Amino acid sequence: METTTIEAATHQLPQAIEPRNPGMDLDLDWVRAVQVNTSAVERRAATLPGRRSVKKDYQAAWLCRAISLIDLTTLSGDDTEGRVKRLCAKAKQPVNPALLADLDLPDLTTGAICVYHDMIETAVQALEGTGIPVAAVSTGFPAGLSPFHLRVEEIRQSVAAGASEIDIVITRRHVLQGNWQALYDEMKAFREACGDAHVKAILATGELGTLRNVARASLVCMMAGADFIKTSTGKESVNATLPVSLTMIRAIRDYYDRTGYRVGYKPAGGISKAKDALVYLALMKDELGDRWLQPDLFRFGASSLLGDIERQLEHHLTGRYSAGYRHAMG
Ligand SMILES: O=C[C@H](O)COP(=O)(O)O
Repeated sequence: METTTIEAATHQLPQAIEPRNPGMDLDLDWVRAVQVNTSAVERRAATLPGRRSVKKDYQAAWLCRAISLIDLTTLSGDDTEGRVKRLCAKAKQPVNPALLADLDLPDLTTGAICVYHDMIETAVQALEGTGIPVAAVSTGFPAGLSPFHLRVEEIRQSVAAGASEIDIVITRRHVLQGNWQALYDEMKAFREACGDAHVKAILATGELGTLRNVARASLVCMMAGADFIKTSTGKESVNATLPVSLTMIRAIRDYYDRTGYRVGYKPAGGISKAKDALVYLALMKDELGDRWLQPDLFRFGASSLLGDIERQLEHHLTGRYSAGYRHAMG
């Protein structure tokens, strides 16, 4: 990211939507051959936060990019229509426009908002005409253990209510028992129920035991047609981590090398600091390249990240202005 200017970073906001991942037949040999060198992945992950991969001058630009990649989320048992309307207002105008005046970003919005099924209609109404997608968590989120036909029906109802993105949760048991056919069939049924809506597969990686399970589950979900793979519901005791991210991102790269289809990545749960967001962006850029820094291929699932980004932006931008002011006044 060192050579990226503010203009280059901020003017690469939403572009062409990638064709949806059509999936492929389940290739069990490929799945069983997957190996992950856990200690190598953990060593590499440990070096990431320390790297100063974004120069200070460019941080504001990359923080704006991060905003455009957030699925701004509320997934609480006490969600109300009022809270969802406030969330949508925030998605439409994520930061004080005065802060962005010099950056020429009048249309900066979050990537999407993410809510429970019950709140879809409220969100769709609040976002009407903005083009900001509504993502819904369906399939008995977060455990995904309600009867299968009800999970499929929940997807259909979420799509009918206006969600254009569906975040499904997989049955962790299929992974823990190595029942790849069952996972593939489940994901394929969810994919079909989504129709034209994009589907993100939540692996709940904190409950999958090993990084090899994470890699295998990632591949199987992509083979079954997932448009995104997502780490966590935000409700597990361990949510998005860098080793898990490296593992999933490399599975995405393997799938792309084999099929030519780009699948998106959504780390979610516990990402609440602007500096962590920058680490994730640097990681995506290093491992998959610029194309995966667009909202159709990368999202943060986060409820409180935007607040910290706002604070950091204020710090960077007002700092820059006051330095310029001092310079101008001699
Ligand atoms: O999918 C999104 C997550 O539930 C958000 O988790 P968070 O509240 O820890 O940011």
